[in-house]
Amino acid sequence: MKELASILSLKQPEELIDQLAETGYSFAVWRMPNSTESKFIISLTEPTQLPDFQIANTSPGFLINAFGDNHPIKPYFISADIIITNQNVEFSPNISDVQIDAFKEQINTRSKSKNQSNKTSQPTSNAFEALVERAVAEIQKGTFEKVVLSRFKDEEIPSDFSSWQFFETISAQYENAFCSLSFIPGKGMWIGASPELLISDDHDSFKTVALAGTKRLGNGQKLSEIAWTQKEIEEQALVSRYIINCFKKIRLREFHEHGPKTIQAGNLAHLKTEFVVDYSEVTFEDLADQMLELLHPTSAVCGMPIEHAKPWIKEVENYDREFYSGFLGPVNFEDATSLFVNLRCMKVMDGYIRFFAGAGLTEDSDPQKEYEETEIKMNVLESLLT
Ligand SMILES: C=C(O[C@@H]1C=C(C(=O)O)C=C[C@H]1O)C(=O)O
Repeated sequence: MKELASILSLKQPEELIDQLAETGYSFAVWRMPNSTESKFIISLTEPTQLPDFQIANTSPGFLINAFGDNHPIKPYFISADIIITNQNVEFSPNISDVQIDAFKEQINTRSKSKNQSNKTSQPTSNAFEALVERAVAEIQKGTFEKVVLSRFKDEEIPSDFSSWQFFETISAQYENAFCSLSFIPGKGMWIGASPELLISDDHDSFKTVALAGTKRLGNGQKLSEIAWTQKEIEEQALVSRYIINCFKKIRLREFHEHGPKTIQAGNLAHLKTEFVVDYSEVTFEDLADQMLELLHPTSAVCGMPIEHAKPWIKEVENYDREFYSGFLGPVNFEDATSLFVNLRCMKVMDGYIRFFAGAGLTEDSDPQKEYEETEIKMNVLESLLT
């Protein structure tokens, strides 16, 4: 990091981040769960949505996919043209010296192109609670079994806010989360600490998880002290069932199921079941692609059945989730792909920060409690904003 900074005559990583964003280069920084090393990639080409996306045909980089983009999935791709780790800087063999020189020159003569955005009024607690009531009525009518409603909140940016510092803070605070900071011109700067793996594939095994059920974890409270209600157990079981159905659709029976277990995500606890396919037991060429297509958006962020839950969300939520509850993560990077659901995330905009959170609703949902759940989920990041 320092080395690149010195090549570019910069003082600090935050200065590089700002210059990249201002000159319109896309980049991603991430730290895998329970790792101490972060990776930082910069793309020298304009990021585009991959129309015929397939993991095997994608070069090393970082993917970001919106909640609404499914069937087919069309992720934005940030190519790993420059790779910066704690120790060194590498340039991809696919880029030329001419491109690198042009990059250095542009970075050093930045032209400000601010990310234009309009602060919007946020839904009040009453509006959200009214929506939860409507959702429960739909569930009782049988429109769907579960639906996930979300909302956003805009907060003014503190004058001394630094995206880089914030990424470092969340990385230190939320060890078992996937922490990321990514930027695509026109799509904004996104920062998050996701507790939820969508898919991973490292050629030895394929993994996915069913994560649902939320409880606040008190100070010093042990995970074993969390008592789950029937509502939460069923809500998570629905997500597991959804994943098992996806395996059934592709006729894959050789998966291992671990859980559900109570896990910690910041000051929250969730129920998690892990599903693992061991490639020494089964050969399945494009398992990760097929599962990704079937899983996104999972019933943990959309609902079940998805065909009814998704259009209903679009009709009533009244705002664009954009990348929130989509997925993001490294692709074919160091020979592995790990995509996480974009939760506990925020979008840094001109003058303010937008936080997002949702709650899974079932027949037994209590509107006020669901609203509170979205508050505490937003708090995972909001509370670290000083
Ligand atoms: C939708 C979110 O979280 C999802 C919903 C959960 C729930 O309803 O209990 C729990 C974890 C996530 O799968 C969010 O964090 O915004």
